[in-house]
Amino acid sequence: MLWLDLGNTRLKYWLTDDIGQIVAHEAKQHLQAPAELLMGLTDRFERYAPDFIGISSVLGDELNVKVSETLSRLDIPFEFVHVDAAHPLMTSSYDANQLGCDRWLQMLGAVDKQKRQCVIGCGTAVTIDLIDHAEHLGGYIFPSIYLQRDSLFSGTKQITISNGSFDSVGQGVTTQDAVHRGILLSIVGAVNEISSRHPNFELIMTGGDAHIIAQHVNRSVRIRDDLLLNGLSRYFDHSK
Ligand SMILES: Nc1ncnc2c1ncn2[C@@H]1O[C@H](COP(=O)(O)OP(=O)(O)O)[C@@H](O)[C@H]1O
Ligand SMILES: CC(C)(COP(=O)(O)O)[C@@H](O)C(=O)NCCC(=O)O
Ligand SMILES: [K+]
Repeated sequence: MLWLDLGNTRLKYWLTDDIGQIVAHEAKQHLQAPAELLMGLTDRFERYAPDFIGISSVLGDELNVKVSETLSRLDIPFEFVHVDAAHPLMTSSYDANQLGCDRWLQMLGAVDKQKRQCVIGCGTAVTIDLIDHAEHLGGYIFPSIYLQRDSLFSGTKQITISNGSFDSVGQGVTTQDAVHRGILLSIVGAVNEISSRHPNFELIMTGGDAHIIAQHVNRSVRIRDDLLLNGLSRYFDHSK
């Protein structure tokens, strides 16, 4: 089985065997050209010869059409995930026509009907969703730390910070530190606030920036890199 996750920054794929073990995996920045990147991967996918390709995409209809055209050249059946607010594993109060399918799949991959869970996706956007005994209650969307920094850079004259690391939430005494620490605090502070409003919800984090954020949160956070893949596999009801 081949699984594709087309995010706003990176294209990720996983090849799994018949018992669901990952035998190949890669995550690549697509630099706003995901269909072209995918084109360059088709030889490899042909060699892998999966019997099915399951796809999560948040890239929108126009790019999804391009992706379909590229994948159609392979002789392998493929299917895009569609959010189902009445899925047997999890119901949702969110508008299913609007909910990002990566967000939904991450929740589907994490959901446990015995628990209260807060699923935090740390990608191009940071998403925080609440699930109460397999009922999705809704959530929040924030620009990632990098998008926030880009917007300060482009929206101000005196802030010319475009690189540096996000490693502290203490107050800064230079522009560089004030920018990075303020931005990181905006996400960490939101997670702490939501976690204190919902003390009985387990905190689960996933996505490229999960480690950067999790270390400053004042409650224990479970980091799971397998959520989206697990959600894809549950959705297509294979191997798990
Ligand atoms: N401007 C940037 N500079 C460095 N890294 C970035 C920048 N923007 C995004 N990233 C990285 O890209 C990754 C995107 O995470 P990922 O979970 O793959 O998101 P998506 O699913 O939105 O593509 C993150 O690890 C983040 O650190
Ligand atoms: C919120 C997102 C941008 C997150 O995408 P990502 O950071 O994984 O690339 C994506 O799930 C999306 O485009 N959602 C649609 C809006 C919504 O979920 O309400
Ligand atoms: K993501």
